[in-house]
Amino acid sequence: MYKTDRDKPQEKPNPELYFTNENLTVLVTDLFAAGMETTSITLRWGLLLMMKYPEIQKKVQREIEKVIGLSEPKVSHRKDMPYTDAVIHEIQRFGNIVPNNLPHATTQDVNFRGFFLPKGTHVMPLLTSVLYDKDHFIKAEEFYPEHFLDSRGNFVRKEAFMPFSAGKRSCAGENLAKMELFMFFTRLLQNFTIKAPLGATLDLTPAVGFTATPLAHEICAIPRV
Ligand code: HEM
Repeated sequence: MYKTDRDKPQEKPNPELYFTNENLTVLVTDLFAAGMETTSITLRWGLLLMMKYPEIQKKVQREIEKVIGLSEPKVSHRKDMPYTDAVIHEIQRFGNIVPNNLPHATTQDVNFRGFFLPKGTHVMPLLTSVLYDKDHFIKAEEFYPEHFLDSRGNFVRKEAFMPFSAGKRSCAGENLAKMELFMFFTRLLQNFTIKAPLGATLDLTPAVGFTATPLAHEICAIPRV
């Protein structure tokens, strides 16, 4: 055994291996691209939807007052906040920010439900098809947090909730993203009420692009304390 890390034999630089400057640069770029825009777009949807539906915002704020009070939100609060949890899930479902997912390809010949897909076939597993599936979400076209609540107000998981995709190549940052969304969303609504400027129209149509971002909106953040 080695006394310190420095005593361990050091790996010799070898461009054939993964530890190259180029790979490091691509990895960091990936983390920024995959990890920052996605979370901030989701929060932007959250703010827009809270402006659009002030009665839902009020219910989230009441739950924050009851469970978190004035202290700092913690991940552990989430399990006691079914309504807020449902609202955040519904923001992700309705926002549908990566509607076409990332492109995949079959690594071997596949028979899928009677269709033959030769090795190398491009596959686009569209996330819209599950997030807006009326068999799973009764008011799929509307913002309806009750999609994730039972009749007694308990949080309900839905197998069709797949904003992070599914399978081996699903989002590597899912847990981090969920944590970030909960912390930012609750902290913002704990301290501010989000309102639209007088006379503003709140259009929920997404902008055209690879990711579905909300259109630009002005926001009034009214301090609560
Ligand atoms: C609301 C936030 C986020 C959403 C909706 C989201 C969604 C997605 C989706 C749909 C994919 C494609 C999965 C597939 O190819 O089937 C993906 C991949 C990925 N995401 Fe996220 N993501 C989010 C946040 C993050 C964060 C915070 C990080 C890291 C800091 C991250 C890192 C990645 C990486 C590394 C991949 C590629 C995984 C692979 O190809 O194996 N994502 N994400």
